[in-house]
Amino acid sequence: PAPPSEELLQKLKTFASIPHDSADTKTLALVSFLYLYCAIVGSQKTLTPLEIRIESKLPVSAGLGSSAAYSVCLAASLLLHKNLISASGKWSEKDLQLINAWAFQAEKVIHGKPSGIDNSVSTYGHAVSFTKGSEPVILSQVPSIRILLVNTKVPRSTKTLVESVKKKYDKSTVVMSAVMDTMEAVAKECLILFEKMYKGKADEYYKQLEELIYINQQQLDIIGVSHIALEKVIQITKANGLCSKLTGAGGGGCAFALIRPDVPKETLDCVIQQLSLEGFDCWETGIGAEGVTLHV
Ligand SMILES: Nc1ncnc2c1ncn2[C@@H]1O[C@H](COP(=O)(O)OP(=O)(O)O)[C@@H](O)[C@H]1O
Ligand SMILES: C[C@@](O)(CCOP(=O)(O)O)CC(=O)O
Repeated sequence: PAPPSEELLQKLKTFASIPHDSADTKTLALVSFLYLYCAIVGSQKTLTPLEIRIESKLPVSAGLGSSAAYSVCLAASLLLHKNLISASGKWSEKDLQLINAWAFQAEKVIHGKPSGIDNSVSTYGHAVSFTKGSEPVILSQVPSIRILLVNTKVPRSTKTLVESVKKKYDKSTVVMSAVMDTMEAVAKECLILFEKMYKGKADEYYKQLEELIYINQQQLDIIGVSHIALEKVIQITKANGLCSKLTGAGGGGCAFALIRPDVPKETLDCVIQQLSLEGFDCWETGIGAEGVTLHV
């Protein structure tokens, strides 16, 4: 898939009456739809009318990758409409690659310079080991881990946060790149742990996983993407013996806490109650869900 040209994007913004310099991701979502529609459906220079309805239960702009979920679903629906991927919904590796590649282009319209991690996870599901510029590696053997997601409801912009990290990196490149190397080390260690947990006695490894979560939160704080509300979540969970960290771009939005198998229900209820009193939303979930799916 070709990236959208600046000229096309400006034309689409004019068509939708959107200011050309708009940085509002809500309106950019419309531009990203129009772009996919023109590029996928209008490839024969004719645009057939379409009615598309999108419903989402994901909180938007909270660090849970709702824009990627949106982009992936749009790309898959339009490709399906044009018979460019299997109509059965049993999608081959090639089909998924096509969905992912179009979704990445749509993400670029919304976010500028996304890495591509979020659309890859939304497309392939499970867990993904991701290095920018390389094909994502899908980890289908992921241990079933319970987590508590906490939405601080503090609004934030992925684009602004990513830009702020880049600024910090450009200003203190030596220090920042050393911090980023340690972040990579944590991610690699986590992959090894996941493998061990999947294959063996998972319970043995929870403490090590907590240690990595703790370290990663400190690293994210150093690069400037934590927030006082996220710190509050970390404080409350820690006081109850649970370990948590921010998720997504940070700066607000969501954090998650690991729910070890030995955590009593009463402790979890108590944590949820304390977090709710702060005005945060909590819900339990797991990791390694399915990727894009066709329901007929
Ligand atoms: N259901 C949806 N309908 C339209 N746009 C959506 C939908 N879900 C997400 N988006 C787009 O994604 C943006 C949120 O992305 P972002 O701020 O990166 O947060 P996150 O992706 O973590 O939820 C929205 O402003 C909008 O552009
Ligand atoms: C921070 C980042 O890794 C993902 C951000 O996710 P979210 O928009 O906060 O869900 C940015 C990226 O990889 O493009």
